[in-house]
Amino acid sequence: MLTFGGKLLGMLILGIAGGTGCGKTTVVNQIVEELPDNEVGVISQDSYYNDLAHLTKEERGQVNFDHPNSIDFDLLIKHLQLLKQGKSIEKPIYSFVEETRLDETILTPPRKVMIVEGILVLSNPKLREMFDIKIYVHADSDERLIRRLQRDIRERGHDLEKVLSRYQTAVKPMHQQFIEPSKEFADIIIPNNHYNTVAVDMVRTIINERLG
Ligand SMILES: Nc1ncnc2c1ncn2[C@@H]1O[C@H](COP(=O)(O)OP(=O)(O)O)[C@@H](O)[C@H]1O
Ligand SMILES: Nc1ccn([C@@H]2O[C@H](COP(=O)(O)O)[C@@H](O)[C@H]2O)c(=O)n1
Repeated sequence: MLTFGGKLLGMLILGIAGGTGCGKTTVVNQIVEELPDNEVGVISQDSYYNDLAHLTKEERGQVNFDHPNSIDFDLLIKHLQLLKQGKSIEKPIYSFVEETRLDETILTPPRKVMIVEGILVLSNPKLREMFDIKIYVHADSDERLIRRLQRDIRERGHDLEKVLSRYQTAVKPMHQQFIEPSKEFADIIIPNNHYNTVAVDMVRTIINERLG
């Protein structure tokens, strides 16, 4: 019987965590870009932000989006379980501009390898247990803040003042309380102050071995 890290071989699930702006999405895109589309799937924790359609835009602006309670982990875990059983899921779509879920979903089929990425994916014990390989991407906090500022203004419809005030009131304290401590659960820590092609190649090699 084939095993990986002591577990029976089925779907290989990688969990990739790290503070905002550390480069998780970039690392995942780099890993996936040279792998066959139909063998590897990606799920972002961001897709599972709680549905806040019942709140006004102003009320949504007050939510702490860095606290574990802002994420529908039950749905994320249920979806991962369904994928493991070979079933497709209706993955939610999150809008950073509207700060809530959209009405549409994306039909997402199971793949031999699934990558789950997000700031808090190693902090939830039940989700963490589902991962065969746990990865933490590290970048220094000043580097992350600079990247976050540039990205949020360019892509997420936020202005300078909003990004900085959220950083002080929610992002930094939640990082210290929940995200940084989850590093201890990682099997692999990727230093990412600079683009780390060696680490990306190593993870891709592990996945390729699994894909045969
Ligand atoms: N190693 C790196 N060096 C410089 N910029 C990076 C690096 N990795 C990612 N970035 C940039 O930083 C921003 C945040 O990266 P992203 O992958 O979205 O981070 P995360 O998903 O962890 O929040 C993006 O604009 C991305 O292009
Ligand atoms: N409406 C929202 C929801 C979340 N955020 C921030 O996103 C960060 C997590 O995503 P990354 O891609 O950066 O890992 C998190 O720090 C939230 O503060 C937001 O700005 N607006």
